[in-house]
Amino acid sequence: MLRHGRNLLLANPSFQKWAASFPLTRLVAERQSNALFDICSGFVYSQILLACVRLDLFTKLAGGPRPIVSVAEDLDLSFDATQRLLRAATALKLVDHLEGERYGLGELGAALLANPSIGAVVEHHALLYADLTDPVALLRGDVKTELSGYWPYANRKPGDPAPAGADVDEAYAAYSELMAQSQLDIAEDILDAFPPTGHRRWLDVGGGEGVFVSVLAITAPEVEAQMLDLPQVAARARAALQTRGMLSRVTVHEGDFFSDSLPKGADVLSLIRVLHDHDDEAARAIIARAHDALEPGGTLLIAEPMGGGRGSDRVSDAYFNFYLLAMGRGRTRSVAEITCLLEASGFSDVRAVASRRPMLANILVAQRV
Ligand SMILES: CC(C)=CCC/C(C)=C/CC/C(C)=C/C=C/C(C)=C/C=C/C=C(C)/C=C/C=C(C)/C=C/C=C(C)/C=C/CC(C)(C)O
Ligand SMILES: C[S@@+](CC[C@H](N)C(=O)[O-])C[C@H]1O[C@@H](n2cnc3c(N)ncnc32)[C@H](O)[C@@H]1O
Repeated sequence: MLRHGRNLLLANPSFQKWAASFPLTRLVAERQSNALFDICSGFVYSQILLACVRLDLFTKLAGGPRPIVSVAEDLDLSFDATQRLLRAATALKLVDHLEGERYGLGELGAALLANPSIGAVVEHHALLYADLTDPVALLRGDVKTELSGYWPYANRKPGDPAPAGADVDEAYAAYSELMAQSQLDIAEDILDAFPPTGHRRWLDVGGGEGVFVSVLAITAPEVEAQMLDLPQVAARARAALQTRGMLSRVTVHEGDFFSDSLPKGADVLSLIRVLHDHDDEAARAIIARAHDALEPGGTLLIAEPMGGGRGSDRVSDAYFNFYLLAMGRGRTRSVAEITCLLEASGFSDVRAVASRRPMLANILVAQRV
């Protein structure tokens, strides 16, 4: 309440003016101004990043510092446009401005080069930003969004069959490829946080193109690695596993967790970036299927961005929550909200497991009594 009272006081223009007249409080005012400016400019920053990604600027700077003229030729941009982009990218630490008007890779540009999945998501964001053009209309459900077409299962109503046919096959391919590109780090973090050793059979439900089960099969060859996904995605998983030479080490099931029972016999069942795609009623149905499929004493592992806590995490409560709003289905949930869903389905001993990079996925495990 104290914080709330302070904020009400800060909303008073006269108090703001008086407060900013002291050196110490002027520092606070400066910090708040910068934070507010970053929120106002977020879209500008993301489009500067998109320009860098589309122009493949980071690759062009990876060979060492270059003068503007040489970069301009390479980007097929005027000197002025190139200088403008390089200065903006330097301010965002994507690029480094070195002596003698030369530019090199910045620390964040380097991180993006080292993690190609980020570039794929940056390109993907064009759909999200189009959907967010009128955020109030979106919040009112008055927008037919691009993302609802990108994720074909997002339009399903309870009881509907999964979308099928040539017109949605492209969508299945696009999203499962996008997910596969960003799954490797999450898979490693999950298996680091919840070592598979000692378990017998692990079923990854909504396993996409099988990146997680591939890492599982390599990390713990003694554990039977299985996955399930919709037929269109399961077929892509088999092809990807075949290409990786892993198909003989993984069992791929085709199924629909809304209409089919899940394969039984697993002592670990994972839902990785699955539950938050669905509203509460559907999430309960998925959790109930998991409970039926697991052996008594088995473990359900849920990995996805979680928020809603007092810290109200920007990644989950702002980014992913609005992403899922634009998708047309699902929402991020707090640990407490997911715990309620799990305990209502007969799971117990729900506990958070610390992951190395909680930014992309928080992890909860629960026991099937
Ligand atoms: C002296 C030297 C050399 C160094 C000293 C300093 C030092 C050690 C620095 C460390 C350098 C380092 C290791 C940096 C690492 C940086 C990394 C790993 C950065 C990673 C960034 C990842 C990002 C920005 C990921 C973004 C992911 C997004 C936006 C994911 C979107 C996911 C979507 C849309 C999923 C949709 C699925 C649905 C529908 C929600 O279910
Ligand atoms: C956001 S993706 C996550 C994929 C993967 N677990 C990962 O983390 O990259 C959600 C997955 O759930 C699958 N899925 C959606 N609805 C499904 C259903 N009714 N039955 C089975 N899988 C489904 C999708 O095909 C997709 O692979």
